[in-house]
Amino acid sequence: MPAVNADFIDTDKDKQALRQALRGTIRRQVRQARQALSPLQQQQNAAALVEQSNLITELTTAQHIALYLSNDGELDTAPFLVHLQKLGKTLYLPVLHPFCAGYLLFQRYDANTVMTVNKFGIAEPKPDVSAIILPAQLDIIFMPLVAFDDQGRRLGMGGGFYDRTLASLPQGCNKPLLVGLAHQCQQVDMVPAEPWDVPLPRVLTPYKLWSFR
Ligand SMILES: Nc1nc2c(c(=O)[nH]1)N(C=O)[C@@H](CNc1ccc(C(=O)N[C@@H](CCC(=O)O)C(=O)O)cc1)CN2
Ligand SMILES: Nc1ncnc2c1ncn2[C@@H]1O[C@H](COP(=O)(O)OP(=O)(O)OP(=O)(O)O)[C@@H](O)[C@H]1O
Repeated sequence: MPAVNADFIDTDKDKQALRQALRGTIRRQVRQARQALSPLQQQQNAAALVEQSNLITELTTAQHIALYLSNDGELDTAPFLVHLQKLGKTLYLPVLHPFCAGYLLFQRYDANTVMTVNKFGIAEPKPDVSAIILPAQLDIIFMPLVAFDDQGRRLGMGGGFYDRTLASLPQGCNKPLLVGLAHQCQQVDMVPAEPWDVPLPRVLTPYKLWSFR
């Protein structure tokens, strides 16, 4: 991260602009780092994630679980998805909201789900009203992220999709439990926080379960 002398920055607008610039820099660097992982590292990390997921005690009783399909060097969630299916969990995937720009819907995913590709090139279920679940009805939401820090601050791809969609959830209660998934190389010293950022109580990496607060 570049060293910045913030003493001369005196307006909220300047501070906001500086935070945005830092967030952009972190996003670029960490995305590059995770894209540079070899196929073997990706495969090992994906397998290790399945093992580590046993550390999430809430998983035992959780039934309705949101996951996502990986993209851009993200930790490959495919083996974890199959594992959760074998455990008999009901799975949901994020879908870009067809009418409310910037929001996500969570839609049930099973062997019969018709898939499509969204504008970012990510596979997602074809919108189907009968398969939608409200975020508050989910037991666990496994979330993608670009970077996280030791306070559980999360930096995403920059669309604000998860922050917007989860903004109306009651804070501080553990339902749904939000768990970020990441490679260890996605941990940074500090994510410059914005007021709308939804903090993560947990981050699961292939080698550690982080708990915050
Ligand atoms: N796997 C996965 N699915 C997800 C997310 C995610 O972070 N990971 N999202 C989490 O919110 C939502 C999609 N958010 C995204 C936001 C930006 C870009 C992206 O690639 N942006 C390009 C430029 C944008 C464009 O092409 O129009 C870029 O920055 O290079 C991708 C996904 C929903 N689904
Ligand atoms: N709750 C919200 N209400 C309105 N706008 C929001 C909200 N959350 C985020 N935004 C807007 O979304 C934009 C992107 O936010 P941010 O940089 O935090 O995205 P991100 O966390 O990186 O992305 P994502 O959640 O999609 O992974 C910001 O310009 C912000 O103003």
